[in-house]
Order: sequence, then structure tokens, then C-alpha cells
Amino acid sequence: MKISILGTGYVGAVTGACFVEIGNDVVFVDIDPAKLDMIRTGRSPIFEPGLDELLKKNLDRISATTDTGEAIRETDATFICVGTPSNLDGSIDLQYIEAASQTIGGELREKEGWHTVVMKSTVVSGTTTGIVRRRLEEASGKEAFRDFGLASNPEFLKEGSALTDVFSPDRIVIGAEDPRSRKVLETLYATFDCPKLVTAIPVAEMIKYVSNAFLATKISFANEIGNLCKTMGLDTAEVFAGVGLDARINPAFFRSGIGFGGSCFPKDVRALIAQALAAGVPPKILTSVVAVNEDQPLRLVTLLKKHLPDLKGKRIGLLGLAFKPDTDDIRESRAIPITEELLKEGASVIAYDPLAMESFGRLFPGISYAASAEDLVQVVDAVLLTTEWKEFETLDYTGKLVIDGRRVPKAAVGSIYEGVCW
Ligand SMILES: NC(=O)c1ccc[n+]([C@@H]2O[C@H](COP(=O)([O-])OP(=O)(O)OC[C@H]3O[C@@H](n4cnc5c(N)ncnc54)[C@H](O)[C@@H]3O)[C@@H](O)[C@H]2O)c1
Ligand SMILES: O=c1ccn([C@@H]2O[C@H](COP(=O)(O)OP(=O)(O)O[C@H]3O[C@H](CO)[C@@H](O)[C@H](O)[C@H]3O)[C@@H](O)[C@H]2O)c(=O)[nH]1
Repeated sequence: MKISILGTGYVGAVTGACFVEIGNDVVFVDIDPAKLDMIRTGRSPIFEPGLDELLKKNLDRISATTDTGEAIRETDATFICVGTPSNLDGSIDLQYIEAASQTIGGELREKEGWHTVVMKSTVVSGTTTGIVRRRLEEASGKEAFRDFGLASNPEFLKEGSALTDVFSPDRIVIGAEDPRSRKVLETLYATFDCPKLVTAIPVAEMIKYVSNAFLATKISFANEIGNLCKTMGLDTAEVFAGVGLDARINPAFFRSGIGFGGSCFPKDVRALIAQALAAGVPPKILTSVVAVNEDQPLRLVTLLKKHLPDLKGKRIGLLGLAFKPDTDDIRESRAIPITEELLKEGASVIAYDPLAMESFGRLFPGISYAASAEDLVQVVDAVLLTTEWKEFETLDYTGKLVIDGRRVPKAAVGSIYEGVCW
């Protein structure tokens, strides 16, 4: 199959590379020519383990262009993978989705023959059959499901393990309402050995939000219980190991700490809350999930102040800036509110991350950045562990005050050590 990918960011780059690997031809499209230049030379525009190798290996079946028209003409299906950030009130900002739909629609006007448009971006339920369908039909003068295909195929990959997640998914969700679009997606995923759920398009969209909201809820729940366990001197991880053995519960996503960051959970939970509020169903659980998540990183600073009551002029080291290990992504990283709080307290912040210092430096140009984790540990008065990078497990923390937000137990050896909720 010939596939175009509109939006060559985290999801677009990974999805496109995986579609090529399973035998398709892929045209990557983006409004940012720099990302496409990288793709053309087999380099990923984002850091994701294994992605460069996959792109290089299949370069003969990859092309890249800023011209959406060319991409639509040359392919059978277009996957929309543009960003869906938050508006100030937390609701979903559909500006990129609308612009992309408008452009695709304009190009469909000229195209003869069937073309399927697939929504891979995370959009609130009703978006694809609502505003996206309207924009496509207005701009093309054609009718969805009759003259062109329209479907939803939400993505469940995690950054840092994206390739494994895409090649070995727990399930594939296909939101399809016309037989031809359904056939396109079923053919594309024919070789995948996992449950494939075919639903109405708004159901597929909702499955994505509810999955993320539930996982975020597990984390905030673990953090709330973790905060209590800490006051009782109990090891939270041990408690959740026992809880997770119940097959109805399962052990995943119970790691307590400084909360969830990243480009998805925070914005998707906010968007679902906004949708629920707009529908007149105020969501009490989800509102608490966000509230717990906002408090959790600040608990790290509170704990630090238990040992160092006055942070003015103190050199505080931040180990980990990415929102999780194995990514360079700092979107909604918990290191951001922690840095802001430390600066408010007058601390002198020194940070280190193996991959994310450049982007963090654009956000916080005024703090210092260490050349290595070892250098940082040597010069600071206290270390805050904010991302559980593997290399932080083997550092020598002897004699240091260490406040751990991500449970790096080896940091407890030879130091004054406190875990945020253990
Ligand atoms: N990052 C993840 O782990 C992940 C996982 C699953 C789902 N999602 C969802 O996938 C979507 C994309 O997320 P992302 O993290 O890849 O975003 P991103 O910001 O990394 O990438 C989006 C890309 O789209 C490009 N773009 C914007 N408008 C365009 C247009 N009109 N035409 C062509 N390109 C355009 C941007 O330049 C950018 O390169 C979001 O809805 C997100 O919620 C993300
Ligand atoms: O037990 C846990 C698990 C995760 N986290 C934090 O939660 C955030 C998100 O982690 P993770 O889910 O591993 O990464 P993402 O790449 O954000 O992936 C989530 O968001 C994607 C975008 O929607 C979805 O596709 C994935 O299924 C979903 O896991 C990170 O800050 C983690 O540190 C915890 O605090 N405790």
C-alpha cells in the first residue's frame, strides 16, 4: 500500500517507519522542512530507540515532502498525525487538525479514485465525524464514506518503547463506518497478531481517551496511597506489588513518585475533563487525578526543605529533565514545576539529563547545566532525582542528601536518602 503521513513528529515518524518496515511505501509530510531533510537521510527528527536504523534500512521506500498535494496524489491513504495540544481552558486545540483537514480536502477535490483519510492523532470523541468531516467535505466538494474514506485508528505507543509498542500492540482499534475504509485498515494490519477491534469512529476516539485517563488515574491513585504509606513507614512498591497480583487490577502503572508528565496524559485528561464539563457531567475522579498530579512534584521540594529549610543560594542538582527515560521529550516534564519552585525559593539550580538538556535550556536558560551526572553530584548540596535514567543507578551518592522522586533505590546507598512517597 502507498501511505502518506501528515505530521512527522513522534507519532508520524514512528508510524510511518513501521508501515514501511511491514512492506508499504510511505510519503512523510510536514510543514517543517528540517524534519523532512532528516527523514530523507534516514535520520529520525525525534529521538526514539531503533528509529534511525529502521528509517535507514528502508530508505528506498521512503520519500518526504512539504507538498501535501503530491503526497495525496501518490498514495492510497493519508494518516493525520499532527499535534492536538490544549487550549488555555484545558479543552483540545484543534487548529492543526482543522488546517490539515482543510488542506487534505482541497487536494481530494482534484484526486480521482478512492482515498482514505485516517485520524491517528488523539482527538476527542466526535471530532473526526464532526469538524474533520465538515472541513474535508467543504474543501473537496465530495462526500465522506461515499466519495472518499474516513476512519479513526488511535495510537497507543509509549515514547521510549515506541517501536515495540507499534509492532507488538495489545490491540489495534479501527474506527470505520464504511466498508472500503475498514478494508484498507484491515489489510494494512493483516499481519498483526493481536485483538483487532472494529468500532464506530467516535467509539474508537473515546477508547483512546479512556485508556489514557484510566492509566493516569492509576498513577494518581498510587501517588495518593504512596503519600499515606510514607507517613506509616510502609514501602508503597511492596504494597502495590501485592495489589497488582490481583488479575482484575494488574501491576502496571502503579509506580508512585512525582506524577505523570509527557505530551499525552496531562493534556488528554484535561481535554476529557473539558469535554465532560461541556456535556454537563462534571468529572470528579478526573479532576482529582489532575489535582494529585499537580501536588506531587512539589512534595519533592517540601521534602528537600525538611533537610535544608532555607534553599536560598543552595546548589540543588536536578538529575533528569525528560518526562521519562529514553526520550528527549520534556513536554509537561515534572522537572519543570520542580525547577520553577526551586527558583522561587532562591536556590541555584544545576541540571543534567543525557538527552533533554538542549530543549530544557530553551525553557530555562538561566540555570546551570552539568557536563555529566558525576560532575553534578560532586558540586551540589543536594540531589533531586526526577527521571529514572539507568545511568543514575550507578552513581556514587556517598555523603549526599538525595531526594528521590522516581525510586532509584541504589541512590539510597551511602547517602541521606528520602523517597517522595516511600
Ligand atoms: N507522542 C506520543 O507518544 C503519542 C502517542 C500516541 C498518540 N499521540 C497523539 O498523536 C498526535 C501527534 O503527537 P506527536 O507527539 O507526534 O506531536 P508532534 O508535535 O511531535 O508532531 C506533530 C507534527 O505535525 C506537524 N504538522 C502540524 N501541522 C501540520 C500540517 N498541517 N501538515 C503537516 N504537518 C503538520 C508538526 O510540524 C509536527 O512535526 C497528538 O494528537 C498526540 O496526542 C502522541
Ligand atoms: O507507573 C507509572 C507509569 C508512568 N508514570 C509517568 O507517567 C508519564 C507517562 O509515561 P508513559 O505512559 O510510559 O509514556 P507516554 O509516552 O506518555 O505514553 C502514554 O501516552 C501515550 C500518548 O497518548 C499513549 O499512547 C501511551 O499508551 C501512554 O502510556 C511519565 O511521566 C511517567 O514517569 C508514573 O509516574 N508511574
